Amino acid sequence: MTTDSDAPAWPAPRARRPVDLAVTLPGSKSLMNRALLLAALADGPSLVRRALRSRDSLLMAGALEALGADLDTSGEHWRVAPGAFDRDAAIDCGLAGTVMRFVPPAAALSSGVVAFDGDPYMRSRPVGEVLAALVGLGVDVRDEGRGALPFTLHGSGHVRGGRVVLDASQSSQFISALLLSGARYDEGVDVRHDGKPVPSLPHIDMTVAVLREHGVEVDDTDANRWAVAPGPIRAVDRTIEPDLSNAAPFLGLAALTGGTVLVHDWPEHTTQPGAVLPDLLTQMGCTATLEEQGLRLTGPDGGRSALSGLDADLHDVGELTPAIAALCALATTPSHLRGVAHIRHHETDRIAALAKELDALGAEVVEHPDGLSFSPATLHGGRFGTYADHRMAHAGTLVGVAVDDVLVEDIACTSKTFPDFAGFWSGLLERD
Ligand SMILES: O=C(O)C1=C[C@@H](OP(=O)(O)O)[C@@H](O)[C@H](O)C1
Ligand SMILES: C=C(OP(=O)(O)O)C(=O)O
Repeated sequence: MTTDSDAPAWPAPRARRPVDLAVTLPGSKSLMNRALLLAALADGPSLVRRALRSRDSLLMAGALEALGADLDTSGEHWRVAPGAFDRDAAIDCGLAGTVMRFVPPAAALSSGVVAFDGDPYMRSRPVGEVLAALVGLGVDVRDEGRGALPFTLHGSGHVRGGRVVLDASQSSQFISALLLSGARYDEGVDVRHDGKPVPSLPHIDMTVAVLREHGVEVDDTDANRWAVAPGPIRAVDRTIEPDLSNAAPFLGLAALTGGTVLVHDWPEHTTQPGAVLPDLLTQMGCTATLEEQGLRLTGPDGGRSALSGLDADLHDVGELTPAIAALCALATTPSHLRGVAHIRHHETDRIAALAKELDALGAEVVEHPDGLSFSPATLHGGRFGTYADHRMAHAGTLVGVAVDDVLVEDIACTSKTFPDFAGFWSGLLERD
């Protein structure tokens, strides 16, 4: 699946009255790619139910197959059988952080030569801390000192493992990456973080929880230290939860129109960061209830014209920033989103991109080193650049709900985590 930035921009559908919708969302990218990787490293075959079929999950599947695992991705439930990692391979990371960071520690177990590359922008997303950590754990990594794509791992069929210190202040994925494969290292892995606070901690909790479900022993009792004991990774059949971060535009639709959206299968307990969306949107004037059928979110009476701004530190849940920022740009009182300097290393520099694109549509937005602030403004139509970033596309789509003539560039980039987002979204608004 590719994205085409030269395709005509997509006219984001406007919603002129309160919506009343129920949606079943595709699976979580983060849970899906952890499930696939652990299934490929496990001690037997497993089934990944309600698999997410998106660019990132297909890239992960392709990477694991190239290493030697056997995957059947033809149906709704994907079968994964581990295989010997004994061949040379070329891995395409696309723009998937989870592939570029999570696969190298697994590829280090191979006896082959494994080459990594990805989309042009991926070459500037950071991975050097993971590569340096692998070198410290005994792996032969060749990156010509770049600390970035492209790089090659020359495997010996096993990894010594042991203690390693790294700075994960740019991405929690650096830690998750080492933990996910660590049980298969001779000495396991004992990872310490040294640096400014690690962002997106719920994603590390997700890694630890998933590992424990696979019977892996993880010690996370001390702050900034995670130790994985050596041992087998048990094969587990699992069902992928809906992607709660991708629920953001749908919940935003309720918030902007003063309508109601029910998201089916919202888990009662989850490590997904999107779990905080009901709380954030409640602070903006929405009402949320968790019911048997799912999460029901109702926007304030009057929708956008009654939507309050938000003052929030999104350090733990940075991937929610684009959709929340779009709502803040449209809100009737000021907002300040803080603590997300790390999202400058996401699919694009999201702080700069949001400031530029929302400003171009008339938003009163100020860019800060670690976030954005907004004052109420009247927005107008125009083109909304997305920089190949699915969550920028969600942000533009949300502005288009409330503002005439918003054209979202390269809407196909949403395929990263959501199959046919544009078709799904348009279908909802046509039906309503
Ligand atoms: O482990 C994961 O699945 C993710 C971790 C987070 O990365 P950062 O720690 O780089 O923010 C998150 O933003 C990303 O979308 C998915
Ligand atoms: C940061 C994100 O993705 P990635 O897994 O590529 O880092 C994201 O989906 O918001």
